[in-house]
Formats: sequence, C-alpha cells, structure tokens
Amino acid sequence: MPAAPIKIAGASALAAALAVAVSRPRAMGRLVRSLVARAAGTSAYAPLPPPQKVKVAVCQLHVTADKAQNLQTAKKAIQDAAAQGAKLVVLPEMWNCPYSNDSFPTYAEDIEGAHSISVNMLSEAAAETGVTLIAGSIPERCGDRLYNTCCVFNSRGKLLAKHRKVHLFDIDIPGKITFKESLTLSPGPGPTVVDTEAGRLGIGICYDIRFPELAQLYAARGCQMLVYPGAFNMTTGPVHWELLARARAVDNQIFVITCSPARNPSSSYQAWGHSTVVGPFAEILATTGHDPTIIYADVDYSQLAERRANMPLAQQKRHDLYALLDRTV
Ligand SMILES: NC(=O)CCC(=O)C(=O)O
Repeated sequence: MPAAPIKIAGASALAAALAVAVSRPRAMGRLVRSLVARAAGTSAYAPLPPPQKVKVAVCQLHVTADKAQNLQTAKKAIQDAAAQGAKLVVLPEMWNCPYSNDSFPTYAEDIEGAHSISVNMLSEAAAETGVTLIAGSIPERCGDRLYNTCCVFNSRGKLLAKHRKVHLFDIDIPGKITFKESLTLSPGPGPTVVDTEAGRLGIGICYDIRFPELAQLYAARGCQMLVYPGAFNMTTGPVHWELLARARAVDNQIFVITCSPARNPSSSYQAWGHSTVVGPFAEILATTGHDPTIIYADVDYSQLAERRANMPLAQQKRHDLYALLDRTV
C-alpha cells in the first residue's frame, strides 16, 4: 500500500520565511517567533493592544421562554450600553433561552451557518453600535452535538472567537439543586484567548470560573481581563459567586467580569443575578442585585502593571515546590 502523503506544515512556512527575510527583516523576527512558538506547542504571543481605559457594560437581562423577545431584549441592551459610551458589552449565559436541559436542544442554533438568527442579530448590533461584544452564551448545535457557546464579535460585527464551555455544570446538592448539563451538552475543546479592541480577554462560562487553572493559564497568556457569562443558582450563588470572581482576580491580579441573567420568578431555574466587575486588587468596581439592569465600570489596564509591581506574585511563585508529588525523605 502506498504511504499516505505527509503534509509538512513547516515547508510552506519556510518558503514564506525566506521571502519575508529578504524584503522585511523586522517582520522576519515576528515570523520566527511564531514558528518557534508553534514548534514548542505554544501559541505565538501577538503584541498586546496598547494600554487603554475601557468602559465596560454588563447586561443583566430578563430571559424568558420567548426567543424573539429575548433577542429584542439583548439588542436593546447592546444599543443602550453603546449609547452610554460602553466599548465592551457583555451578555449573560444562555440569554436566548431558559436555562434548562429541555430548552437547550429546542433553542440551539448552528453558529457557523448563515441562518443563526442570534448570531446575525449580535453581529449586526455590534457593527451598528461599534462595540466589542462578548455575547454571553447560547446553545450551539454542531452535527449531533450541543455546546454552551460564547461568541465574541469585534466592532465591525466580525465573529472573532467562540468559546465552548469546557467544564459542564453537573451538580447534586440533595434537596437544594440538582442539574446535569452533561445530559444534553458536550464539553468544549479548550481555553479561548481573544485579542479585541477592548484588550486581551480570557473567556469562561459560568462553572468554568470554579477552575483556577483555567484562569491561571489565561493570565500566563497575557490576558488583561477574564470574562465569565454565568448563571449561578440560589444555593451556591449567595456563597460562591462573588467569592470566585474575587478569587480569580486576586490570584491572577487581573480584571474579572461576571454576567448573569436577571432572576425570573416564573423560570424553573432561578438565577442568582449579581453581575459584577472586579479589579486586579479584588476590589468590586460595579455590582447589582437580581433585577434586570446594565452596570458600567471604567477599566484602567494600567492598574495591572501597578498591582503586579506592588506584589510581583508571578515572579515570586515557587514552581519548584508545586508538583503534585509528596516528598519522600
Ligand atoms: N450554569 C452554571 O454553570 C451554573 C454554575 C453554578 O451555579 C455553580 O454553583 O457553579
């Protein structure tokens, strides 16, 4: 049997490198760094967007069983936030459907296809208003699988990235809350770092916030802010929601946004609400209760360098001590 042809990704890259080396030596440096990073299995570090202040808007939306109404609500919130000067707008987890395993398959859309009414509305709204949009999440259908997926759009309405929730919310606290996302949803393949006009962002969805390693990885990749659309519940929400957001912020000296749906008494799942923006000293920059609202915060990325100079935790880490091995004498 003839051997299968081997695709050598490096071959075309080498040809490109030679052409660039001759005509543009500085671009050559960037290309080499990206090839080295690729060979090392890491992603190439694009230069960070310049330090900037960003007005963020966190939209705590009233979500109902009426999808068309949910789309209207989200669109109006994006427009209102932009009218207030926000440059980064965040929507909650599952803003286009009730948070239930019965609803996910019914409301799911093929995000990559041309006919996703949610994606089309989001893209148009981002372009019309000129905001960077972290579009909460919606149920995504891809082949025979469903995902809990967050789409990120730039200010021209281009889909920059999509994060599929990597840690599914399977919980059983008898008498309080039992929910199993894994009955209908599949976990996403991995982390999502996205360079936007509003900074380098690391995306997680709700339960993802419970896993500090994901946040650490984002911080190590140069993210300036972690954004978690979420819908905590009435049992864990009061105790853990703000604690987790502040923990991710203080551990990584980074900005954190959480964005929940408003509480809807007629829904089977009662969301905790309390959307919040946290600064890199774990300080609350903006927060709210459980009603529908938009909260705003002025995020100043220069505070990252300041806080990290005050306490250079990343340099002080004792990586030599943290392997998960017990020391034997
Ligand atoms: N939608 C979710 O992932 C909910 C997570 C949650 O409530 C928690 O306690 O964690």
